[in-house]
Amino acid sequence: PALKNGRRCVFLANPNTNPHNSRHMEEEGHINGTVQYCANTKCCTGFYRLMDNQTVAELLGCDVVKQDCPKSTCSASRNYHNYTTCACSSDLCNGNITWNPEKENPESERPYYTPDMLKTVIATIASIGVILVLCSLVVVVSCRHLFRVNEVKLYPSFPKERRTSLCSCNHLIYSEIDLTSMKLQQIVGRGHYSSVWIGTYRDAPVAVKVFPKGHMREFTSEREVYFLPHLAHPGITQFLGAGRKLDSSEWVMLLELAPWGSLHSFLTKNTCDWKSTLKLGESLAEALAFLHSDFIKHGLHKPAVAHRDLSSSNVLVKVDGTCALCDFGCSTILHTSSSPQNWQRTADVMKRSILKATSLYMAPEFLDGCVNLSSGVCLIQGDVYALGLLLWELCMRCSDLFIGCPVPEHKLPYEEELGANPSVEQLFSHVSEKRERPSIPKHWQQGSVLHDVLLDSWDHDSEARLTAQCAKDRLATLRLGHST
Ligand SMILES: Nc1ncnc2c1ncn2[C@@H]1O[C@H](COP(=O)(O)OP(=O)(O)OP(=O)(O)O)[C@@H](O)[C@H]1O
Repeated sequence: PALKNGRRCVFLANPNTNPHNSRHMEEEGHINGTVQYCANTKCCTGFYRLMDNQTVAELLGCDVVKQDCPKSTCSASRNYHNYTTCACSSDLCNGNITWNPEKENPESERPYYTPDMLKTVIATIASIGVILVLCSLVVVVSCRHLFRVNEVKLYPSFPKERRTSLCSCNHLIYSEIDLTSMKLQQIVGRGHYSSVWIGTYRDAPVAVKVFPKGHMREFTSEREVYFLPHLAHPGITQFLGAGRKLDSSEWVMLLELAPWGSLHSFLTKNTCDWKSTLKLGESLAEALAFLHSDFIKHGLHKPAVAHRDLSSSNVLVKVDGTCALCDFGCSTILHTSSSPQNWQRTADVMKRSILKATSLYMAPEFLDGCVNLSSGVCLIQGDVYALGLLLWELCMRCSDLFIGCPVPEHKLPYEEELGANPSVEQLFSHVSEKRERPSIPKHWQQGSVLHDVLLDSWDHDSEARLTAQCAKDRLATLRLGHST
């Protein structure tokens, strides 16, 4: 029922609008033609798409979010990824919006909000996020039209692939979550760009990755990976949401908590029997194979992603004894594009970020700079080299592979030969020039599946390396037997 003398708002739901959103708005009051009689609010709202700096109404009606709307007319100045929104407090005020775009304004100039404004901003961003989903649906429909065939590919082929990056990779949902019910308890990791805490969100345990001011770029690139379609996989750390801390300009990412922490700290404290080692190794290879996969499902494109910073600190151990990948801050989404210009841009970004990756796990072709950046395949092959080192690290802590002799302390790859912190020059000489690899204990049968998986993953010839899927399949053949 409408409030007596209640607010009347213009109602409009553009056909592109997500039915879910328009349904929510319809529930806010009785609709008669283009007028809605609000049942719960004195505020009208409007979501407008920005096209060539003109506003086009997408969804108008009574406000769904409970907020104050001090202005009697509908005006807006902020551009939320080509959308803007307003709330106003006079009858039919949402039918016309006054659009005064604010200056292009990066994060640093973000204003401090009063509590009321803050509520509005959070509500608005949440709503805009939902609306962006609508847009992605539109994109998806076009994508479906363009690419009717569902396919799964291990290696993306560049640049002749005709799928464009427009296809679903751009459908980022920038809605922020309300962090008031987040609590930080204990710091568990400090990386180059962030600190990671154990905490709670709405009383549930979570990992909280806090990016200090100045590391917005790392936050954004990592979030971009998590937002890719179909990324939900047991081998990819689950992304639960992101937001900005109210009391500071830090960005925060909430992630599924891996109670065992990183593979590095797990292996430092524990040895494993063969079965558990295999479980960790197989799940790790499977996770990487999934990250590298490129497929379209239900009309949504999951592009291949190269992790590019694999290390035992960026692999987590979950309660069920499997591995999950984390830290996608250096990752490259291998957007397929038919435009050479687009590909060149991607290659430039890649060149810049090669320097950021952890050099210990860097493949020889990256250490000597002789990598062919004309395609993204080299990045995928670089990940497989790192996978080989990680499998070695794992096996070196497997008690069943050291029967009759003590299991060695956990060591990083090349630590034995080059010490704990080798320089890039030392690694270059050892790994690229001398083509050395971590030493495999003599009693591990030469020619065994395990032996071959290691050699074929870290092969000097990047083209000769296994795919992550192939490594996973070979490890799976070991699962039933106890042999290596
Ligand atoms: N979801 C999680 N659950 C438990 N521990 C985690 C989680 N995510 C990260 N960590 C811990 O925090 C550490 C740092 O995390 P992460 O690698 O994501 O941060 P970073 O700042 O990107 O680090 P880097 O220096 O590798 O770029 C990890 O090595 C791990 O020990």
